[in-house]
Amino acid sequence: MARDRRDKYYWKAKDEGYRSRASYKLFQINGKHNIIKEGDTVVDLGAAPGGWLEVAKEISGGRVVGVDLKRIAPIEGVETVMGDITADRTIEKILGLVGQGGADVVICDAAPNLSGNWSLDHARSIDLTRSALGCAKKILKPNGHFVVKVFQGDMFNQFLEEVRDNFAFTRSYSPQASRSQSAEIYIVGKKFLTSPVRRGSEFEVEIKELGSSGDGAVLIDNFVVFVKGVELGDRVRIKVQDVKPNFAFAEVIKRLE
Ligand SMILES: C[S@@+](CC[C@H](N)C(=O)[O-])C[C@H]1O[C@@H](n2cnc3c(N)ncnc32)[C@H](O)[C@@H]1O
Repeated sequence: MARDRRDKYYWKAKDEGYRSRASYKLFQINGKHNIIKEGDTVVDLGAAPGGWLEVAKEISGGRVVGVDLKRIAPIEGVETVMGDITADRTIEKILGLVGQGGADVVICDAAPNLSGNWSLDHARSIDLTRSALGCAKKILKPNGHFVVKVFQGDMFNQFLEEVRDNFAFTRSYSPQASRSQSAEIYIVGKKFLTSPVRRGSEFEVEIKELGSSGDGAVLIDNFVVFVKGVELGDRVRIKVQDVKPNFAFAEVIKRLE
């Protein structure tokens, strides 16, 4: 191993008995964003050699499943799947382990083989993270949390928006344990949304009720959407701006009649 790879976190992992220096990234992400709590079912995508699995098991003590193309040497209390996270068969295997109820948390530190060509590596990374998001959408419980590693580049913001469309709260975060020269950054999505309305959706509605703050309140498939700047009886076309687990906010884009 090259001398410069043996930094403070490399030695810390050796001293404290973790499989990889990456363990500290998960400790730092969790310390900042409270992703994993005691008892959670956690699925780790791209988990070998298993540093994040050790940390996830330590924090949750619950069911922890690790998935990787490579074999992961056994960790007590952790189940593993050898498979490609982009393949439906792997997702079925994961669901077989976590059950139809799904996972509380999906974490993904997967990285494609790097070529050294910045834009090619960025495109491959976005492809893999998009697969991880697709996998998380199939296995997360409503209100579950998601963490995924991305290599920065021109497609980053678009991917961030895709995560934002599916989670009530989305942030990007660079843990101190990431190497300073690394292009990696983590996207954290909290509270997986399963509501019938999404950011950007448009509806024609009639305002029949006002909420306590005076905003219009309409029900779309039994989901409450608050609309600013309207009065009782207004018929308007609205566009959803922000979705939270139990309600959403929309703005008027056209007055009807
Ligand atoms: C940086 S390592 C993960 C380190 C891990 N978080 C830890 O703490 O030990 C990235 C892993 O992603 C895996 N990976 C890359 N593409 C994958 C894919 N399509 N399916 C499953 N695993 C994949 C690689 O095999 C590699 O083991």
